Amino acid sequence: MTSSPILSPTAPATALRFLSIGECMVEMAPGDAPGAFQMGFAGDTFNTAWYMRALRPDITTQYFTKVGTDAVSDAMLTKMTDAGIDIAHVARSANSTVGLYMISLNDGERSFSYWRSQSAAKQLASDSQALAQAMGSTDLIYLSGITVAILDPAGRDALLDAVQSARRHGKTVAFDSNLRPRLWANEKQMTETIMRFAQACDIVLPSFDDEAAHFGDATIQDTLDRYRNAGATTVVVKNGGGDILYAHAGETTTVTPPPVSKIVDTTSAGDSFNAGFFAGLDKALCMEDRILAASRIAAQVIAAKGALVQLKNI
Ligand SMILES: O=C(O)C(=O)C[C@H](O)[C@H](O)CO
Repeated sequence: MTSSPILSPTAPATALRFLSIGECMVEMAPGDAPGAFQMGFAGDTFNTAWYMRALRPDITTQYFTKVGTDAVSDAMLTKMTDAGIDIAHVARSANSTVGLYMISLNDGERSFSYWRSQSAAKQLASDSQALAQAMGSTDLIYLSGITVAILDPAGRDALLDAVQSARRHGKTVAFDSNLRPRLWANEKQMTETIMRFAQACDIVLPSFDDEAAHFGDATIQDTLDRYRNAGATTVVVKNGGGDILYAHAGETTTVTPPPVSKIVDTTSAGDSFNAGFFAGLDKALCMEDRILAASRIAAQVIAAKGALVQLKNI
Protein backbone atom coordinates (compact mmCIF):
# COMPACT_ATOMS: atom_id res chain seq x y z
CA MET A 1 0.00 0.00 0.00
CA THR A 2 1.57 3.27 -1.07
CA SER A 3 1.41 6.73 0.43
CA SER A 4 3.49 8.30 -2.34
CA PRO A 5 2.44 11.85 -3.19
CA ILE A 6 0.19 12.60 -6.15
CA LEU A 7 0.51 16.35 -6.32
CA SER A 8 3.37 17.84 -8.29
CA PRO A 9 6.52 18.55 -6.25
CA THR A 10 6.00 22.27 -7.01
CA ALA A 11 2.63 22.27 -5.20
CA PRO A 12 2.86 24.06 -1.85
CA ALA A 13 2.89 21.91 1.29
CA THR A 14 0.20 24.13 2.81
CA ALA A 15 -2.52 26.36 1.38
CA LEU A 16 -3.31 24.05 -1.52
CA ARG A 17 -5.45 25.71 -4.20
CA PHE A 18 -8.10 23.82 -6.15
CA LEU A 19 -9.66 24.99 -9.43
CA SER A 20 -12.68 23.24 -10.93
CA ILE A 21 -13.72 24.05 -14.51
CA GLY A 22 -17.14 23.40 -16.03
CA GLU A 23 -20.83 24.17 -16.09
CA CYS A 24 -23.20 24.78 -13.20
CA MET A 25 -26.91 24.65 -14.03
CA VAL A 26 -30.24 25.22 -12.39
CA GLU A 27 -31.29 21.83 -10.98
CA MET A 28 -34.93 20.83 -10.63
CA ALA A 29 -34.93 17.77 -8.35
CA PRO A 30 -38.00 15.76 -7.30
CA GLY A 31 -39.49 17.17 -4.09
CA ASP A 32 -41.34 15.28 -1.36
CA ALA A 33 -44.87 15.76 -2.69
CA PRO A 34 -45.79 14.03 -5.97
CA GLY A 35 -45.14 16.37 -8.91
CA ALA A 36 -43.23 18.87 -6.74
CA PHE A 37 -39.71 19.94 -7.63
CA GLN A 38 -37.02 21.62 -5.61
CA MET A 39 -34.84 24.18 -7.33
CA GLY A 40 -31.12 24.24 -6.72
CA PHE A 41 -27.88 24.73 -8.59
CA ALA A 42 -25.64 21.86 -9.65
CA GLY A 43 -23.36 20.48 -12.34
CA ASP A 44 -20.72 17.79 -12.06
CA THR A 45 -17.61 19.99 -11.66
CA PHE A 46 -19.48 22.50 -9.51
CA ASN A 47 -20.70 19.66 -7.27
CA THR A 48 -17.11 18.54 -6.79
CA ALA A 49 -16.04 22.10 -5.94
CA TRP A 50 -18.93 22.38 -3.46
CA TYR A 51 -18.02 19.12 -1.70
CA MET A 52 -14.34 20.02 -1.77
CA ARG A 53 -15.13 23.28 0.00
CA ALA A 54 -17.30 21.43 2.55
CA LEU A 55 -14.54 18.90 3.21
CA ARG A 56 -11.59 21.29 3.10
CA PRO A 57 -12.61 24.80 4.19
CA ASP A 58 -8.91 25.41 4.87
CA ILE A 59 -7.98 25.44 1.17
CA THR A 60 -8.93 27.82 -1.65
CA THR A 61 -11.54 26.33 -3.97
CA GLN A 62 -12.22 28.25 -7.16
CA TYR A 63 -14.75 27.68 -9.91
CA PHE A 64 -14.15 28.58 -13.54
CA THR A 65 -17.19 29.02 -15.77
CA LYS A 66 -19.27 31.59 -17.62
CA VAL A 67 -22.77 32.69 -16.58
CA GLY A 68 -25.23 35.37 -17.67
CA THR A 69 -25.95 38.76 -16.13
CA ASP A 70 -29.58 37.96 -15.23
CA ALA A 71 -31.18 37.29 -11.85
CA VAL A 72 -30.80 33.50 -11.98
CA SER A 73 -27.10 33.86 -12.82
CA ASP A 74 -26.76 36.22 -9.84
CA ALA A 75 -28.51 33.66 -7.63
CA MET A 76 -26.13 30.95 -8.85
CA LEU A 77 -23.10 33.06 -7.98
CA THR A 78 -24.59 33.81 -4.57
CA LYS A 79 -24.95 30.08 -4.01
CA MET A 80 -21.24 29.67 -4.87
CA THR A 81 -19.99 32.48 -2.67
CA ASP A 82 -22.28 31.43 0.21
CA ALA A 83 -20.58 28.03 0.01
CA GLY A 84 -17.17 29.73 0.22
CA ILE A 85 -16.22 29.06 -3.40
CA ASP A 86 -14.07 31.74 -4.98
CA ILE A 87 -15.73 33.09 -8.15
CA ALA A 88 -12.97 35.49 -9.21
CA HIS A 89 -12.58 33.49 -12.43
CA VAL A 90 -16.27 33.33 -13.37
CA ALA A 91 -16.92 35.36 -16.53
CA ARG A 92 -20.29 36.88 -17.43
CA SER A 93 -22.05 37.22 -20.74
CA ALA A 94 -24.85 39.74 -21.24
CA ASN A 95 -26.57 37.81 -24.04
CA SER A 96 -26.96 34.33 -22.55
CA THR A 97 -27.95 32.68 -19.30
CA VAL A 98 -27.30 29.47 -17.37
CA GLY A 99 -28.54 26.01 -18.39
CA LEU A 100 -31.16 23.94 -16.56
CA TYR A 101 -31.77 20.24 -15.94
CA MET A 102 -34.56 18.26 -14.36
CA ILE A 103 -34.20 14.92 -12.60
CA SER A 104 -37.04 12.41 -12.93
CA LEU A 105 -37.10 9.47 -10.54
CA ASN A 106 -38.88 6.27 -11.49
CA ASP A 107 -38.61 3.51 -8.87
CA GLY A 108 -35.26 4.98 -7.72
CA GLU A 109 -33.95 5.13 -11.31
CA ARG A 110 -33.07 8.69 -12.28
CA SER A 111 -33.18 10.24 -15.70
CA PHE A 112 -32.18 13.74 -16.75
CA SER A 113 -33.75 16.27 -19.12
CA TYR A 114 -31.59 19.23 -20.10
CA TRP A 115 -32.06 22.77 -21.37
CA ARG A 116 -28.47 23.82 -21.87
CA SER A 117 -27.79 24.16 -25.59
CA GLN A 118 -27.50 27.97 -25.40
CA SER A 119 -25.92 28.27 -21.98
CA ALA A 120 -23.21 30.84 -21.24
CA ALA A 121 -20.89 28.04 -20.03
CA LYS A 122 -20.54 26.78 -23.60
CA GLN A 123 -18.25 29.79 -24.08
CA LEU A 124 -16.15 29.15 -20.99
CA ALA A 125 -12.98 28.51 -23.00
CA SER A 126 -13.37 31.49 -25.34
CA ASP A 127 -10.79 33.57 -23.45
CA SER A 128 -7.47 31.71 -23.47
CA GLN A 129 -5.80 34.35 -21.34
CA ALA A 130 -8.44 33.98 -18.63
CA LEU A 131 -7.95 30.20 -18.68
CA ALA A 132 -4.18 30.53 -18.41
CA GLN A 133 -4.48 33.05 -15.60
CA ALA A 134 -6.85 30.87 -13.59
CA MET A 135 -4.73 27.76 -14.07
CA GLY A 136 -1.57 29.70 -13.27
CA SER A 137 -2.84 30.63 -9.83
CA THR A 138 -3.82 27.17 -8.64
CA ASP A 139 -2.22 23.79 -7.85
CA LEU A 140 -4.83 21.16 -8.61
CA ILE A 141 -7.01 21.60 -11.71
CA TYR A 142 -10.14 19.53 -12.29
CA LEU A 143 -12.31 19.16 -15.38
CA SER A 144 -14.64 16.52 -16.75
CA GLY A 145 -15.89 14.98 -19.96
CA ILE A 146 -18.94 17.25 -19.57
CA THR A 147 -16.71 20.33 -19.42
CA VAL A 148 -15.22 19.26 -22.75
CA ALA A 149 -18.50 18.07 -24.30
CA ILE A 150 -20.30 21.41 -24.00
CA LEU A 151 -17.56 23.30 -25.93
CA ASP A 152 -17.28 23.85 -29.66
CA PRO A 153 -14.15 22.48 -31.41
CA ALA A 154 -12.22 25.75 -30.94
CA GLY A 155 -13.12 25.80 -27.25
CA ARG A 156 -11.95 22.19 -26.86
CA ASP A 157 -8.61 23.00 -28.48
CA ALA A 158 -8.16 26.10 -26.30
CA LEU A 159 -8.95 24.12 -23.15
CA LEU A 160 -6.61 21.30 -24.11
CA ASP A 161 -3.79 23.77 -24.84
CA ALA A 162 -4.34 25.42 -21.48
CA VAL A 163 -4.31 22.06 -19.67
CA GLN A 164 -1.11 20.96 -21.42
CA SER A 165 0.59 24.23 -20.66
CA ALA A 166 -0.53 24.12 -17.00
CA ARG A 167 0.89 20.64 -16.68
CA ARG A 168 4.20 21.75 -18.19
CA HIS A 169 4.24 24.41 -15.48
CA GLY A 170 3.97 21.79 -12.75
CA LYS A 171 0.22 21.87 -12.10
CA THR A 172 -1.60 18.63 -11.35
CA VAL A 173 -4.59 18.00 -13.62
CA ALA A 174 -7.44 15.63 -12.78
CA PHE A 175 -10.14 14.45 -15.17
CA ASP A 176 -13.40 12.55 -14.73
CA SER A 177 -14.44 11.22 -18.15
CA ASN A 178 -18.15 11.59 -17.18
CA LEU A 179 -19.52 10.26 -20.48
CA ARG A 180 -22.72 11.98 -21.67
CA PRO A 181 -23.42 10.71 -25.22
CA ARG A 182 -26.24 13.21 -25.69
CA LEU A 183 -23.75 16.08 -25.54
CA TRP A 184 -21.61 14.71 -28.37
CA ALA A 185 -22.17 14.52 -32.13
CA ASN A 186 -21.50 10.77 -32.09
CA GLU A 187 -19.82 8.02 -30.07
CA LYS A 188 -16.55 8.22 -32.05
CA GLN A 189 -16.17 11.96 -31.41
CA MET A 190 -16.89 11.39 -27.70
CA THR A 191 -14.46 8.51 -27.17
CA GLU A 192 -11.64 10.09 -29.22
CA THR A 193 -11.93 13.49 -27.53
CA ILE A 194 -12.16 11.95 -24.07
CA MET A 195 -8.94 10.03 -24.70
CA ARG A 196 -7.23 13.18 -26.04
CA PHE A 197 -7.99 14.94 -22.76
CA ALA A 198 -7.17 11.91 -20.62
CA GLN A 199 -3.72 11.84 -22.23
CA ALA A 200 -3.13 15.38 -21.00
CA CYS A 201 -4.03 14.63 -17.39
CA ASP A 202 -2.25 13.21 -14.34
CA ILE A 203 -5.26 11.74 -12.54
CA VAL A 204 -8.22 10.06 -14.27
CA LEU A 205 -11.36 9.06 -12.35
CA PRO A 206 -13.69 7.13 -14.70
CA SER A 207 -16.80 5.10 -13.78
CA PHE A 208 -16.73 1.52 -15.00
CA ASP A 209 -20.39 1.16 -16.06
CA ASP A 210 -20.19 4.16 -18.42
CA GLU A 211 -16.80 3.13 -19.75
CA ALA A 212 -18.02 -0.40 -20.44
CA ALA A 213 -21.06 0.95 -22.27
CA HIS A 214 -19.17 3.37 -24.51
CA PHE A 215 -15.61 2.07 -24.80
CA GLY A 216 -16.63 -1.59 -24.74
CA ASP A 217 -14.41 -2.44 -21.76
CA ALA A 218 -15.13 -6.02 -20.70
CA THR A 219 -13.55 -5.66 -17.26
CA ILE A 220 -12.65 -2.91 -14.84
CA GLN A 221 -9.02 -3.80 -15.52
CA ASP A 222 -9.58 -2.88 -19.20
CA THR A 223 -10.73 0.60 -18.18
CA LEU A 224 -7.77 1.04 -15.89
CA ASP A 225 -5.29 -0.16 -18.53
CA ARG A 226 -6.71 2.09 -21.25
CA TYR A 227 -6.23 5.24 -19.18
CA ARG A 228 -2.89 4.12 -17.78
CA ASN A 229 -1.64 3.36 -21.29
CA ALA A 230 -2.83 6.83 -22.34
CA GLY A 231 -0.35 8.25 -19.84
CA ALA A 232 -2.29 9.00 -16.64
CA THR A 233 -0.10 8.42 -13.60
CA THR A 234 -3.01 7.82 -11.23
CA VAL A 235 -6.23 6.09 -12.31
CA VAL A 236 -9.11 5.29 -9.97
CA VAL A 237 -11.97 3.35 -11.59
CA LYS A 238 -15.22 3.90 -9.69
CA ASN A 239 -17.61 1.00 -9.82
CA GLY A 240 -21.03 1.84 -8.36
CA GLY A 241 -21.05 -0.01 -5.03
CA GLY A 242 -18.58 -2.62 -6.29
CA ASP A 243 -14.84 -3.01 -5.87
CA ILE A 244 -12.81 0.00 -7.02
CA LEU A 245 -9.59 -0.55 -8.93
CA TYR A 246 -6.73 1.91 -8.85
CA ALA A 247 -3.26 2.26 -10.31
CA HIS A 248 -0.76 4.57 -8.70
CA ALA A 249 3.02 4.62 -8.43
CA GLY A 250 3.38 1.36 -10.30
CA GLU A 251 0.90 -0.45 -8.09
CA THR A 252 -2.54 -1.78 -9.07
CA THR A 253 -4.89 -2.62 -6.21
CA THR A 254 -8.57 -3.29 -5.54
CA VAL A 255 -10.39 -1.47 -2.75
CA THR A 256 -13.69 -2.80 -1.41
CA PRO A 257 -15.87 0.15 -0.37
CA PRO A 258 -17.97 -0.13 2.80
CA PRO A 259 -21.49 -1.50 2.10
CA VAL A 260 -24.06 1.21 1.28
CA SER A 261 -27.13 1.02 3.51
CA LYS A 262 -29.49 3.45 1.75
CA ILE A 263 -29.84 4.64 -1.87
CA VAL A 264 -32.30 7.47 -2.48
CA ASP A 265 -30.79 9.35 -5.46
CA THR A 266 -27.42 8.60 -7.02
CA THR A 267 -27.04 12.12 -8.50
CA SER A 268 -23.56 13.43 -7.70
CA ALA A 269 -22.22 10.11 -6.41
CA GLY A 270 -19.14 10.32 -8.64
CA ASP A 271 -18.75 14.08 -8.16
CA SER A 272 -18.72 13.79 -4.37
CA PHE A 273 -16.42 10.76 -4.56
CA ASN A 274 -13.95 12.87 -6.57
CA ALA A 275 -14.05 15.63 -3.94
CA GLY A 276 -13.51 13.07 -1.17
CA PHE A 277 -10.50 11.77 -3.07
CA PHE A 278 -9.03 15.23 -3.82
CA ALA A 279 -9.53 16.26 -0.18
CA GLY A 280 -6.90 13.72 0.84
CA LEU A 281 -4.34 14.40 -1.87
CA ASP A 282 -2.14 16.75 0.11
CA LYS A 283 -2.26 14.50 3.19
CA ALA A 284 0.12 11.68 3.99
CA LEU A 285 -2.52 9.01 3.39
CA CYS A 286 -2.26 5.78 1.48
CA MET A 287 -4.35 5.43 -1.67
CA GLU A 288 -6.68 2.94 -0.03
CA ASP A 289 -7.55 5.41 2.75
CA ARG A 290 -8.15 8.20 0.22
CA ILE A 291 -10.48 5.93 -1.75
CA LEU A 292 -12.32 4.68 1.34
CA ALA A 293 -12.84 8.27 2.53
CA ALA A 294 -14.18 9.18 -0.94
CA SER A 295 -16.55 6.18 -0.88
CA ARG A 296 -17.91 7.17 2.53
CA ILE A 297 -18.67 10.69 1.24
CA ALA A 298 -20.44 9.31 -1.86
CA ALA A 299 -22.47 6.92 0.35
CA GLN A 300 -23.80 9.89 2.35
CA VAL A 301 -24.67 11.77 -0.82
CA ILE A 302 -26.72 8.98 -2.42
CA ALA A 303 -28.71 8.52 0.78
CA ALA A 304 -30.48 11.87 0.14
CA LYS A 305 -32.15 13.67 -2.76
CA GLY A 306 -30.39 16.15 -5.06
CA ALA A 307 -26.79 16.77 -6.05
CA LEU A 308 -25.69 18.77 -3.00
CA VAL A 309 -26.19 17.12 0.37
CA GLN A 310 -25.07 18.50 3.73
CA LEU A 311 -22.38 16.08 4.92
CA LYS A 312 -22.32 14.79 8.49
CA ASN A 313 -19.35 13.74 10.62
CA ILE A 314 -16.63 14.98 8.31
O1 LIG B 1 -25.12 16.10 -16.60
C1 LIG B 1 -24.59 17.11 -16.17
O2 LIG B 1 -24.05 17.94 -16.87
C2 LIG B 1 -24.56 17.36 -14.73
O3 LIG B 1 -23.59 17.89 -14.30
C3 LIG B 1 -25.73 16.98 -13.92
C4 LIG B 1 -25.44 16.47 -12.54
O4 LIG B 1 -25.28 17.49 -11.58
C5 LIG B 1 -24.29 15.55 -12.49
O5 LIG B 1 -24.23 14.83 -13.66
C6 LIG B 1 -24.44 14.63 -11.34
O6 LIG B 1 -23.38 13.76 -11.35
